[in-house]
Amino acid sequence: MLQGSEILTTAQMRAIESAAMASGRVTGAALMERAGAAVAGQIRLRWPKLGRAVVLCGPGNNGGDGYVIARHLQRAGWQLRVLGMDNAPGPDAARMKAEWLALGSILPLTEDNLRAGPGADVYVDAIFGTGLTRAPEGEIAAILAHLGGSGGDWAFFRERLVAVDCPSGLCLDSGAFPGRPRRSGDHDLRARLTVAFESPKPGHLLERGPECCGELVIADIGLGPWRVRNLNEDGTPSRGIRYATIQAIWPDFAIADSRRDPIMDGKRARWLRKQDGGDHKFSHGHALILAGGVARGGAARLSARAALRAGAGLVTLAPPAEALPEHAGPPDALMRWAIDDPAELRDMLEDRRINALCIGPGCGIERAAALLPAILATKRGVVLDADALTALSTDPDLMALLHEDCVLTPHAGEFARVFPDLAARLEHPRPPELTRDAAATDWTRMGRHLMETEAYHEELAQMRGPLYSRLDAARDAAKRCGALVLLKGPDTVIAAPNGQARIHSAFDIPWLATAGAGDVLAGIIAGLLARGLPALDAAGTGAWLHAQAARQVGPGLIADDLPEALPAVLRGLQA
Ligand SMILES: NC(=O)C1=CN([C@@H]2O[C@H](COP(=O)(O)OP(=O)(O)OC[C@H]3O[C@@H](n4cnc5c(N)ncnc54)[C@H](O)[C@@H]3O)[C@@H](O)[C@H]2O)[C@@H](O)CC1
Ligand SMILES: [K+]
Repeated sequence: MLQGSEILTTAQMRAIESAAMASGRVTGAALMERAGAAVAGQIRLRWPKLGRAVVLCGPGNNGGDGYVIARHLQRAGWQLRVLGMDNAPGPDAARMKAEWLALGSILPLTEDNLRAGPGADVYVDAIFGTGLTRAPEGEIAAILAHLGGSGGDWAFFRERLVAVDCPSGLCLDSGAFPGRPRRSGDHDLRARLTVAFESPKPGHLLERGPECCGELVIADIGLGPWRVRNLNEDGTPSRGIRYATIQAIWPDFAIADSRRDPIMDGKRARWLRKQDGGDHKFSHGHALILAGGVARGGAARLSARAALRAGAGLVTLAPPAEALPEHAGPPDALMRWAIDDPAELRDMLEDRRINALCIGPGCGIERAAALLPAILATKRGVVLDADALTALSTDPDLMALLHEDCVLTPHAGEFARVFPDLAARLEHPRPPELTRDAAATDWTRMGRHLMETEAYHEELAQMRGPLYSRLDAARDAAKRCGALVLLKGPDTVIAAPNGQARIHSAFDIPWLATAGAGDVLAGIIAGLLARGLPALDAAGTGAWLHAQAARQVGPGLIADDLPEALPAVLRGLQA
């Protein structure tokens, strides 16, 4: 099952497989046998009665897995129809194909053959996996469209489709389908079950991935000894393996782990519940939340309330003097202090106990632009959201002041304002952008050296799938601006300037898309920064707490409910 919560890119997966094979301790055929057996086992678990299966095998090793699955199901007593390609695949897949041919026949992989014959209980999609390099065309595109419901039988296949590694055509580095509009879901292949190997890949967690993969099961095929441990005990990247340090915070759709946050271990839970550490209010930090002018205070008040609920020892809300009266209501735990200009802010920041800030929600762009230089100069932890991001987008001098304790929390629109070129790469994917052609890469060499030299890690880091991903975009943004970037969405991506990244996949709570939810997230993160969490942890834990609060409340949620739901979330943590 899941090894920790690490995600592997497709390039890392290939390098690890190659390292395993180069060691001489395991063969590619043995790995393929394990992979196919794992999928067949999952099918038999879910369809315990003997049935009819159609297995669709592509030209590469994903197809090789398909032949293994067919053999296992046939031996178990299932009736099989196998559709495959008339190509000469690599040696492992060729061997599996030959072994199948000793048991049964292979029909050409055509849409006509898919439509012909009796309906089956299970359709196994073993056409493309991690080796996809471009959009499918011709006959295969027609088959995939058919399975995706172009013939009107969407629900039929949705119930019966089992994907090997991924629904074919999905780019496992981005979660998008090359050749299809990024936001359209028409006729995308949707599996009931996806069985992937060793670790989730980014594409299982991003964009279309979660919806199209259905239930995701991660099968262990025994590559553990060749995996490079990504993080040291203290959470720092080991051996500078930058592209490797991707962590899933919580893939909700995976059965492997239910709703446990892998980074939420007992120690973190105790800390969040204040069962460890100091008991004085100042030992939990002091967060300053900048608010905007008259009639604009609600957003910052939401942030302030969230920072208090996240456990900051003290929280001060700072609007301009003229807006102070409108903040007279509860919560009484909140302190208020008028700040009109940068000089007053500088005076206030003389108090070193103020150790985290939040600026942006309801702040007003001009006010944010005026106050940001004083804030950034102190090098304290700060969350920049909403208007602060817009201010940033218009002033390169402000961008130059960002540092690694800054947390930028843009949604897609704000991201496009601050990093227009990176957003454009996401919006208008060009033809395949492999920085290196996977087919031309010497994976054996990469694998052999994987654990030995840093140069290869750098090489791996340069390798990307056929499409630019939200993970790539957040990482490039963080590297460029030297700050932590949390790109919001149901697939929130969190990236640090040093390449560490986390994906928080939460497609199960669509009701979290509501006015003010982002203000609450900014406040939670500011509260956690005040309590002393480093930026990456504050953002990761903050995203998780925010989502858990939304689950706690359920549909009908308004943003005001979120801070109020945090005590129940904290109470439920297993300390
Ligand atoms: N020995 C191994 O490396 C293992 C691989 N495994 C399986 O192998 C898969 C990866 O195998 P491969 O690297 O062979 O890749 P795939 O089997 O995903 O497909 C790659 C093949 O399809 C071609 N191709 C890619 N995009 C295409 C397109 N749009 N139209 C037409 N042809 C296209 C490629 O040129 C290549 O021949 C994994 O997803 C997994 O299912 C598992 O068996 C575990 C062990
Ligand atoms: K597949």
